[in-house]
Amino acid sequence: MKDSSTPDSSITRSVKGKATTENVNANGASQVSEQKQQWWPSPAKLNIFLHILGRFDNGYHQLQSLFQMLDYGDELAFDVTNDGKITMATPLEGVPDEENLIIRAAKLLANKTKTPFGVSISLNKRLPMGGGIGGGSSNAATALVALNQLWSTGLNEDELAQLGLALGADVPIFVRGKTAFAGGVGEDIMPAPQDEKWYLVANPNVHVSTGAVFTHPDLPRNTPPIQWKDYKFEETRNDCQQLVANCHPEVANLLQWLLHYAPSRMTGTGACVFATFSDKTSAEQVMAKMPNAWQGFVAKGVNSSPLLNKIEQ
Ligand SMILES: C[C@](O)(CO)[C@H](O)COP(=O)(O)OP(=O)(O)OC[C@H]1O[C@@H](n2ccc(N)nc2=O)[C@H](O)[C@@H]1O
Ligand SMILES: Nc1ncnc2c1ncn2[C@@H]1O[C@H](COP(=O)(O)OP(=O)(O)OP(=O)(O)O)[C@@H](O)[C@H]1O
Repeated sequence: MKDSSTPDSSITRSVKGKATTENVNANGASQVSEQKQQWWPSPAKLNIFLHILGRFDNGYHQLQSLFQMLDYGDELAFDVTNDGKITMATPLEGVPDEENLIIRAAKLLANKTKTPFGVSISLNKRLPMGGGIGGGSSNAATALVALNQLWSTGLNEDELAQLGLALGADVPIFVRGKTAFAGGVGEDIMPAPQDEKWYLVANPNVHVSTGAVFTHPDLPRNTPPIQWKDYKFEETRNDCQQLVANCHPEVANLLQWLLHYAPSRMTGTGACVFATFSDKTSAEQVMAKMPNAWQGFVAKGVNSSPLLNKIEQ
């Protein structure tokens, strides 16, 4: 697998190797410097299990989940400007800029902090959209965390997580960047380091709408709460899996195929499915056998996300 700090060669060609980047110093003054384009990681997550305990009055569901951070994902680069404009240098196909969670995150931070700066943002998209692996939410979190540093807007982690929650239930967990148990709508987070495992994440090429799953009348919503200390994978499940597999036979077929090789389960509201291995080679061997109709990637489960590692460097 490629180092997450290095862009794909196709992307390297589409952005300049050297970029003029605005650096903001501690006084809020700015200086323009020639520096190598910096890529910020925007990792994927897996919901190792996903229990639905009930529904809040606002329609959102009360969840319990183990969010596993992966060492694989998208990448974003930021060219800070003086003009206050927030733009995508690489628009995302099918997503108008004003709906792109990256732009929405940057605008939210700019409005909250009244920064005079702007930014032009490049995205190297690797994660399938609507896959249940958190691509859009992770992109939003990376934009918040990176711009808070590049604009010197000085928000702390709690403030960034709170801001992110307005963009999506999964944004806070990516801001915090730790493999964690989560409750509430997904924002009540308790870091929970796990043994290192390797995952084959496979995409059956169907798009599952998170909203449609959560509004479906057949979704089970009454799983009793578990104590985190009692967590065992075999005693948990993804409460959305049966419903999604019934509505999307491709998800059911993929799961059935993967289960021949390793413990496997759907992540989030689908459509991606993950299979769990103790080593990278075994995961890659199964990926090599996978029918061509399905795509996938192999990633390591990490306790600190690549974004958190970059911030803490
Ligand atoms: C199911 C998960 O994928 C687990 O990681 C997430 O909690 C979904 O997080 P997300 O994509 O960031 O979700 P949002 O963008 O906030 O919400 C999408 C839709 O999912 C539903 N939704 C989401 C999260 C939640 N706890 N309860 C819900 O009912 C809501 O109907 C909402 O309209
Ligand atoms: N930067 C972005 N990247 C991906 N999707 C985005 C982005 N901005 C907006 N979206 C919209 O969000 C939808 C869901 O995409 P996303 O990849 O986050 O789904 P997901 O993996 O199912 O997320 P989750 O696991 O958080 O439910 C997309 O279909 C797209 O319309």
